[in-house]
Amino acid sequence: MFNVTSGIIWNIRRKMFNVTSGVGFLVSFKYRLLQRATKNFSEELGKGGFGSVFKGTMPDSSIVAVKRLMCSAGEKQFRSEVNTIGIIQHVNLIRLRGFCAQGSERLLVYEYMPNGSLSSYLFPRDSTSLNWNMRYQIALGIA
Ligand SMILES: Nc1ncnc2c1ncn2[C@@H]1O[C@H](COP(=O)(O)OP(=O)(O)OP(=O)(O)O)[C@@H](O)[C@H]1O
Repeated sequence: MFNVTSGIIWNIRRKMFNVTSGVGFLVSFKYRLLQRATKNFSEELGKGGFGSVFKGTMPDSSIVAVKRLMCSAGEKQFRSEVNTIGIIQHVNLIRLRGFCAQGSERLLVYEYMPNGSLSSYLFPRDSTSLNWNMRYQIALGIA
């Protein structure tokens, strides 16, 4: 999601919104709050190219997915994801609720997706697989 989707959305955003920055409506979370919400990053949901994602429960009881970026992701990559994903709201895109940039920590807070990643459905370990009609519908949704 980080790589490909961000790139695509970045292009769409530049064309449609013609803005270059802006995180105004996203919440800037304190690191301590996210540390508490994730029980010190104890429940890992998965790993991506830029870091691990942890399940968390916010003070309002909502469940979130907190992506903790590895330092190597860099400030530029971080700003890019915050700016691009943060500005677009669509039923087929995971909503970015906010971020944390405190000291050397870079975290992104997304709404939690209880059904896991699309790849686990496209490439299942067991024999259950999506039929072609469902795959077609998903491809249309992505497009
Ligand atoms: N919002 C979410 N809700 C629930 N699980 C999530 C959420 N975001 C990520 N995950 C889990 O964490 C894993 C890693 O996600 P992440 O976005 O970091 O990487 P990716 O999209 O798989 O790959 P890449 O970082 O290379 O783009 C996902 O495969 C998924 O299992």
